[in-house]
Amino acid sequence: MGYLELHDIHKSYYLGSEEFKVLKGIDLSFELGEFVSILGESGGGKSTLMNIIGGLDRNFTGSVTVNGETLNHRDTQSLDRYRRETVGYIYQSYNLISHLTIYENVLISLEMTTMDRQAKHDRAMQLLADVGLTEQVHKYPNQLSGGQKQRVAIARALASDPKVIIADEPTGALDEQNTEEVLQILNKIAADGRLVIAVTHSQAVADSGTRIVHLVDGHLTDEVQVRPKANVAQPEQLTGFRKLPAMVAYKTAFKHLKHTMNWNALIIAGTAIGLFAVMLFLGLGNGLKGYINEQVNKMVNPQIVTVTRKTAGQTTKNSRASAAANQQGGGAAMGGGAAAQAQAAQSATGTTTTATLTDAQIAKLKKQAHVQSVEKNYNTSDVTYKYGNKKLGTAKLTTWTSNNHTSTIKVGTQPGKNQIVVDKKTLAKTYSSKNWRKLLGKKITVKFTTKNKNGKQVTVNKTLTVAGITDATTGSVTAISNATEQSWIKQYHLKSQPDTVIVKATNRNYTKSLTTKIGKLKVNGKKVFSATSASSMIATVNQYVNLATVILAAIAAISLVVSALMIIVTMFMSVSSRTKEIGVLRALGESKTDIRRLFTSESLMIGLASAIIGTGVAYAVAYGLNQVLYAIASYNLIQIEPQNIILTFGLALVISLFAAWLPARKAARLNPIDALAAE
Ligand SMILES: Nc1ncnc2c1ncn2[C@@H]1O[C@H](COP(=O)(O)OP(=O)(O)OP(=O)(O)O)[C@@H](O)[C@H]1O
Repeated sequence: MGYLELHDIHKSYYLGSEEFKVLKGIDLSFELGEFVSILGESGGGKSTLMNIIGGLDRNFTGSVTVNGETLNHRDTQSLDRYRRETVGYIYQSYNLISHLTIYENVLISLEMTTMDRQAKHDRAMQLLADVGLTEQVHKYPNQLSGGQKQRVAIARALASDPKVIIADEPTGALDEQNTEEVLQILNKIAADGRLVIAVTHSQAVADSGTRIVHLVDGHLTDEVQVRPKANVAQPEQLTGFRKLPAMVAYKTAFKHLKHTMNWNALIIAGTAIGLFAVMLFLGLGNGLKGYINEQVNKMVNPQIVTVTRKTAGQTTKNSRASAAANQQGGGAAMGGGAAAQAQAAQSATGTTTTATLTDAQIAKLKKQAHVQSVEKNYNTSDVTYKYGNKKLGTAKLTTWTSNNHTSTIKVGTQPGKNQIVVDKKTLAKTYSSKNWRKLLGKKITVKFTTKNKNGKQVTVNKTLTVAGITDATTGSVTAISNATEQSWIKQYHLKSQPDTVIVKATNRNYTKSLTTKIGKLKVNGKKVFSATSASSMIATVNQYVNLATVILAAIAAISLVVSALMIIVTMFMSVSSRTKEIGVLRALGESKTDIRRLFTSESLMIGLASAIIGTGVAYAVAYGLNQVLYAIASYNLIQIEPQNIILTFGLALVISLFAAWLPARKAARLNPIDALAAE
C-alpha cells in the first residue's frame, strides 16, 4: 500500500451544460522517498490532478487515501488540516506574499505549528540557510532573483515539515543553473524521506526524479522508474499543529496596513476628521450645558424652589401687595423670576391681586421629603425711599431669603435687623451716580401704605440703615431681613401671610423632583402651588442644547458614511490585489475564518487609528479653542467627556466592522484554486 493513493479519479469542467472531461479515471500510488514527475502536454490536466492531490479541489469523483485514510473532500475543516499538516506547495510563479519579508513568508507557515517562538525562528532561519539565503532574510520578494524566490518558496513549503511536497512546474520560470539547483534540492527533500510530486512538461526535469508518470488526454499512459526511491525510515514528525492564532492574523493585517500606508493614511485621515467633528460637537454641547448651569447657579441658589399660589382666581384680597396696588393704582416694578411669580394677574379694571399662602399650606410644604427649610417671602410694591429730604425712588421691597445670592451685593453685607440692602441702579445711583457706594451706612426712610389685618389703611414709615448695595442681573433687589419684616407685622398689625415661600431642598439633586412634586400637591383636591426653580429651568435649556448637539453631531456623522464607503472601497481593492495571497494562505492551511479575520482586523485597525487620531485632534483643538473662548466666557466651552470618547471609538468600530463585512466575506469565500490562478 502506497503512502498516498489515487483511486479512479474523474474530473470534469462545465461550460454551461457542456461537460469537458479532464481526468478520466486516474489510479496512482506514491511512496515516501519518491520524487515522481507527472509529465504531459499543456492542457493535459496535470495542474487539475495536483489540486486534487493537494486538497485544494473538492469537486471530483474517486478518492484520495493518505497513510491508509481516505480524505473527506466534503469536509472543509479536514481539508484545511490536511493542507496544513501534510502538504507543502511550490509553484511555478513562486507565489510569495509581497508585503512580507522572506523570513516572514517562511514564518507564516510555521505559525500553524505548535513550536515555540524561538524554535520557529530557528527553523525559519535554518531552512533559509539550507537554500543559501541567510543574507537575504530581511528582503522583500521583489528584491530577489527568480531562483532566490523559488528557494524561498521551497523553504516555506518545507517549514511545517509536511510529508508531501507538491511542485507545479517548479523550474518553469528558471534558467538552467537555477533549474539544476532547485532539482537538486527537490531530490534531497525526497531522499530525506518525503514524497515529492512535480508536474512538468519538461523531459529533462522529469528525468531528474525517481519515477515518471505520463498523463495524456486524462489517462495515465505509461510509467518509467528512472531510479530506485530513497529507502529511509519514515522520519518522526517534527511538530504538532494548531489553527492559525488570531494574533498572527492581526499582525499580518498590521504589516499589510503598514505596507500600503500611503493610501491608508488618506482613509484614516478622512475617517478621523469625521470622528473629530462628532467629538468636538459633543464636547461643545457639554461645555454649553456646563456654562449655562454655572451662569444660572451664579445668579440663583440651585437648591431653591420658589412657591406661590397657583391662580389669580383663588386669591384673597388681603395681601399687602394688592392693597398697595389698589390704593396707588400702579403695577409693581418686579425683578427676577421668583418675584414675577409673586405678582398675580392684573384684571381688566387695572387692580392687581396677589394670592397668599396660608400657614396650613406652608406646613404642608415643610412636611415634604428632602425639604431643608421653608422661608416666608414678602413683597411690597411701590415703596418710597428717601435719604433725608432727597427722594431716592420708588421700588419693590422684598425680604432677603436663601434665594438671594450674596454675590449680588456689590458693597456691604446682607441686611440684619433694621437694616436694608438697596438696588444700585434704581436707588443708590439717585443718591450719587458716581459715589453711590457712599450710601452704605446711611440711614434712609422707607414708606408705604397698606391695609392691616383688620382691613384698615396704615402707613408704614421706618428708618433703616443701608447695610449693602445690590446689583443683580436678574432685576432690582431692595430687601430687608425677615426679622425686620416680622417686627413691622407686629407693630402695624399687618397680615402675616406671605405671597411667596422659598423652599430649600436638602441637596441640589432633589430640586428638580421637589419642584415637580410641589407643583402636583393637592389641597382639598385642587392643585394649589405654582413652583419654579433654576434646576427645572436649566433642565429645559439643557434639553434644547442636547437637541442642538445631537443634530450637529449627526450632521458631522454623515461624513462618517463617506468614510465607511472609503473603507469598503479600500477593502475591496485590498481583496482583489491580494487574491493570490488568499490562495497561498488557503493552500498553507488557513481556514475561511482566518482569511475573514485578516481583512476584518485590517479594517478595524483603520477604524482604531482613525479614532485615536480623531480623539487626539479633538483634544488639541478643544484645548486651543478653550484658550481663546476662555477670554470671552471665563469658562472652558468645549468639554470632551469619557462617554464621548467611548461613543467615538464605538462609532469607529461599527463603521470599520460594517465596511469590512462584505469584502472580508468575499475574500473568505474565494475558491483557493481560482485565487491562486489570479493574475
Ligand atoms: N476552471 C476551469 N474551468 C474550465 N476549464 C478549465 C478550468 N481549469 C482548467 N480547465 C481546463 O482543463 C484542462 C486541463 O487544465 P490543467 O490546468 O489541469 O492543464 P495542465 O496540464 O496543467 O496545463 P499546463 O501544463 O498548460 O499548465 C485544460 O483544457 C483547461 O482549459
